Amino acid sequence: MNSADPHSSIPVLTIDGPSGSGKGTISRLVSQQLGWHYLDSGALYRAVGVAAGWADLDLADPAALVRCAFDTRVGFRDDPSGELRVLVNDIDATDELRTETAGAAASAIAAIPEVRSALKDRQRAFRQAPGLVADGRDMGTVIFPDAPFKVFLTASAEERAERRYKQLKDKGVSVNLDGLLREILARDARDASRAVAPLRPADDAVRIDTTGLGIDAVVERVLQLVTP
Ligand SMILES: Nc1ncnc2c1ncn2[C@@H]1O[C@H](COP(=O)(O)OP(=O)(O)OP(=O)(O)O)[C@@H](O)[C@H]1O
Ligand SMILES: Nc1ccn([C@H]2C[C@H](O)[C@@H](COP(=O)(O)O)O2)c(=O)n1
Repeated sequence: MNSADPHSSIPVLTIDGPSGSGKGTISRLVSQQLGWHYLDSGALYRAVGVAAGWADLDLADPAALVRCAFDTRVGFRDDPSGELRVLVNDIDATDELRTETAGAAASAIAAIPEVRSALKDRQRAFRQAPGLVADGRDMGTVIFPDAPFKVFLTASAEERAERRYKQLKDKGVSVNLDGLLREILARDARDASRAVAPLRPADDAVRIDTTGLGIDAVVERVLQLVTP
């Protein structure tokens, strides 16, 4: 633990993993059960990507993207149905953020080390009493390396593509399963191969393969780690 950090005694559960492994779903449910705060770190990267698009920035211009990462305001709000809404520069951008286009843009800008640095303190500020559940790619390795509880969720790429297919179909979005599988594999490869904070399990993370495992069963396993 870092004794200079007044928040270092506040417990954190990190949930990392590839796209579609269920990080967001499981983190939200577990945070609700524990009464802890929730950080969707991917939403921050997605918000910067979307804000960069709104400003017509060139995704090949790192300096402009770093400025955008510092300048973009991101707010989280629970709507009455319990869904997490995300405000980008005070505009509700929840639906735009969830598209695969926004995911791919986030993955591309997340490979820029200075963008990652620009978002570091913002993520750490979510560590508030009584505790935090943080979901992303580098929560356990870089942002909260001292977290007492770490999980790395996986599932086969095929199952993750099917989950995403079902999710989008339920929302009335017409999608192609093979295309989704290709997008998921491409994003995994980019997130895992970047030089800084690549997607990988922390050495002390508990790995849970959720292939064929329902949401309730995964929630139960994760909760057992925190409250055995
Ligand atoms: N264990 C599971 N079994 C079946 N479906 C699941 C499971 N976990 C999550 N899902 C479903 O899979 C879809 C994707 O889940 P979720 O958005 O939580 O993944 P994610 O890892 O946060 O993805 P991303 O990194 O792209 O944001 C959702 O529709 C969710 O309900
Ligand atoms: N801690 C994080 C969170 C997210 N990213 C990048 C890489 C992802 O592909 C993209 C979108 O994340 P998602 O909303 O799908 O979890 O953002 C990252 O590099 N580090």
